[in-house]
Amino acid sequence: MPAVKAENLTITYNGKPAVEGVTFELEEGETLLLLGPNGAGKTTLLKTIACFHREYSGELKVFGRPPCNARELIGYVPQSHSLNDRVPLTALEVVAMGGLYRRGFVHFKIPPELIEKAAKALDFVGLLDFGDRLFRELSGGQRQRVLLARALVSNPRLLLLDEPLSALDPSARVEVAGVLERIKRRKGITMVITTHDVNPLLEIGDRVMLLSKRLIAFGKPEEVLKDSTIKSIYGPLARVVPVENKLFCITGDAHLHRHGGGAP
Ligand SMILES: Nc1ncnc2c1ncn2[C@@H]1O[C@H](COP(=O)(O)OP(=O)(O)OP(=O)(O)O)[C@@H](O)[C@H]1O
Repeated sequence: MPAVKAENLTITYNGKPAVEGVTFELEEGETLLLLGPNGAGKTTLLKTIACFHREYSGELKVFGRPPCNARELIGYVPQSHSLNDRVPLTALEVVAMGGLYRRGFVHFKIPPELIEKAAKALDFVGLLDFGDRLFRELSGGQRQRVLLARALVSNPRLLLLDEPLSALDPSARVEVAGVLERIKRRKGITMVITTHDVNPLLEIGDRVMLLSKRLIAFGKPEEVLKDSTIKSIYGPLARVVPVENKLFCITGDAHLHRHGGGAP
């Protein structure tokens, strides 16, 4: 059974399509890199798979179920700058919140078994010693790793990540990409990752989707990342450069922040 299956999926906001007629299947354990220009519908597709947005037609299944019946199998990692960092939570508390939400309500006192799980998840992302530090005082890369730990605490089978590398400097990108690789190799979790920069993630991408409201291409990276396909949505200056058996995708695309803020 595929981890995610979409058939002729059209997603709308007040009747206006943001994603149109998309069909694809992602097998369990695979990582999908979701690529496309600003406004292409990447976040919309991710939120619909997560059951945060429900206005769609066509078929969408997560492990054979409608997304809203599969919520306990799904972990969602939002864009890190969408978190309200005025709240003075420690890294450990932010991670533990992943387990509290899963129970359907928020306690003020975190149960000891959840603290233990949260500490394990922090250890997995290499931040065990940072549990007592305030989330808002961490670097961008450390915050992103805390958010990954928060999603891991509830043992998801499918992890949806919205721009996990955006707004990070190059060394933090490598750091976060390394944690994503560890999640894939050690935990075998299926992942869908939206990104404007596919290059640091190509090592873990089993499938690439190019979205520009409609599905432009879906397949193995070497099948999808071709000059002609990239140029068709990013313009004539975009290109794919092979370097030592690796592909580098030059799109000239910069992420323009358009999403509103919100509470953690
Ligand atoms: N809450 C909303 N209400 C109405 N329209 C929306 C809403 N959210 C997104 N849209 C529209 O849906 C389309 C797709 O937006 P979406 O945020 O999914 O694109 P994206 O590919 O994630 O873009 P970016 O790379 O800039 O984050 C856009 O035209 C956007 O204006």
